Formats: sequence, structure tokens, C-alpha cells
Amino acid sequence: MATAIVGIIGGSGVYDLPGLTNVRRERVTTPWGEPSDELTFGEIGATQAVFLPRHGRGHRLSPSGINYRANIDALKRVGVTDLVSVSACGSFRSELFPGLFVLVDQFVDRTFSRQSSFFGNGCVAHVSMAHPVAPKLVARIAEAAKAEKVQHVVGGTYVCMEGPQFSSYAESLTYKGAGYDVIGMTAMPEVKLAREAEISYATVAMVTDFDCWHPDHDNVDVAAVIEIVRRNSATVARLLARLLADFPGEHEPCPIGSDRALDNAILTAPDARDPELLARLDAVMGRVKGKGFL
Ligand SMILES: CSC[C@H]1O[C@H](OP(=O)(O)O)[C@H](O)[C@@H]1O
Ligand SMILES: Nc1ncnc2[nH]cnc12
Repeated sequence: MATAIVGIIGGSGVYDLPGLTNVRRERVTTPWGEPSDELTFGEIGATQAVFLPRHGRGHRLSPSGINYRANIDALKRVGVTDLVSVSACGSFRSELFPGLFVLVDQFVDRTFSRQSSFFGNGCVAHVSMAHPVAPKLVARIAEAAKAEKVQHVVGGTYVCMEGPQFSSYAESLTYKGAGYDVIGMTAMPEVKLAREAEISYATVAMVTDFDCWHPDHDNVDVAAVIEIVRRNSATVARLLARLLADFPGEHEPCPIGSDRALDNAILTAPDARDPELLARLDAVMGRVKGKGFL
């Protein structure tokens, strides 16, 4: 059994994690390049936490310019077992209103300009993305939200667009018509990479706007998003603090195997693997090094 270490990735407007004790910051280097910022290590209650602001402090990085592989590799490298991502998002449903937290359970990837896998020529792997989030982690976030009386819904589909421009009216209507619930620019490839790195993952999507489809609401802009994020920043901090305070000391095995995702995924025979790629995969593939089907 592994000690549970909870990673938190902060999104737009969330550049630190209040309430941490024994705080220490460290720049972690990875074979995939530079993570978005230094990692912040600390504790809440007895739980070890590691925080990373996805866009970097000062919001330097655009959604397409984030090095998602470096971020996930860095978190894996320091032992993160469970990862909670916080994201601002637009809503395609009147009942999903600004300020509400959606614990999404499905994703649609509409990005086209990002490195979305650790694997490739020299070490081919195909992980399952049928159920992208870790149910026990989602249940713990929902419990924390209930305990803190934070308005939330469990379940929903997040469509990830490339950006950085927001959607056109026609695109917004298309996503709404397709039955998607919320939209953002950053969950992909974060979710896929967390799965490849065998980290249990969940997204807390904070609704900030109605994108541009709603006849009674203004079209989304940055000012509106940041206004809602600022208004809810204390709520995010309270939710995460409760989650961490109540988190079990040992990582709970994931019922859908998100923490063992590589067991049935790697195709390239051990003696056909590219040593250079294997060296870069030292953290991601650490648990299954040398194993395979062929
Ligand atoms: C600030 S508006 C658009 C920006 O906000 C969301 O960021 P994050 O998911 O990191 O909270 C969205 O995905 C865009 O990056
Ligand atoms: N409407 C929207 N579209 C894409 N990303 C967002 N982040 C917050 N609101 C958004």
C-alpha cells in the first residue's frame, strides 16, 4: 500500500492552496521539460499535498502552451497518488449556474495541438479512457462538498476545446445540442496523461459562465470568468481543505484500476523498446518496468 499524496492542480484564478502547513517549494525537473511552476509541498491535517498552478503564477501559460506532460510527470515523480484538478468552465445548461461545482465524469477531447501521450514509437501503449475519473476520489470530493455545504452536482461531460479564443455561437449550440454539460480548455490532455501515469484523477469544474448560447446572459469573457472565480475562491479553498483533512493515509486502490492502468496497456516487447524513450518513462512506467505481453 502506498502513502496517499494528493496533488492539486489549480486553474484560472487558483494560483495557490491556502491552509497548507510546513510549506516548501521546489522546482522539479522532468525528461519532458519544465512544469508550469515550482511545486508547493505541504500538509493539511495528516495528509500530504502537492500544489501546482496549471498556468503558472501570474497566469503566464495559455491552454495550448502548458506542458501537460511535464506537469503530470513532475507530480508522479514526487509520489502523487491522487490528483484533483480545479478548472473554470462554461455551462451548456441553465441549471448549471455560475458558482456551481460540477464533478464531471466524462470528457470529449476537441484539442488538436497538444502532446497527448507519454508513449509513442519505441514504446506503444493504449490505456483505457472509458471511465476517465476515479470514482472513490470523486466520492470523497462529493462528501467534502456536502460537509462544507458547497453547491455541487456529481456527473457531467466536459468538452475540452483548443482555444484560446472562446467558442462561436454556432459551436456553442453544437456542443449544447450534443448533450455536453460544460466546456473548458485544459482538461485534455491532463486527464489522459494522468491515466497513463497511473494517477487517480478527478476534476472539480467550477461553472463561471454560460458560454455564448444563453439568450438571457452575456457572452463569456475573461472578466466574467475571473469575477466568479474570485467570488468563489474561499469556497474552493474550504472544499479542498476538507477533502485533504478527511483523506485516508493510504491510497485506496481504485475500483476501475486507474492506478494500475498500464497493466494491460503496453504492447511493445521489452527487447524492442527504445532505451531513450524508456529513460524518459522512468517515473510514468516505474511500476511496470520490464513487463509486457510480447
Ligand atoms: C480565464 S477564461 C479561459 C481559461 O479558463 C479556464 O482555465 P482552467 O481550466 O485552467 O481553469 C479555461 O480552460 C481557459 O484556460
Ligand atoms: N465558456 C468557456 N469556454 C472555454 N473555457 C472556459 N473557461 C471558462 N469559461 C469557459
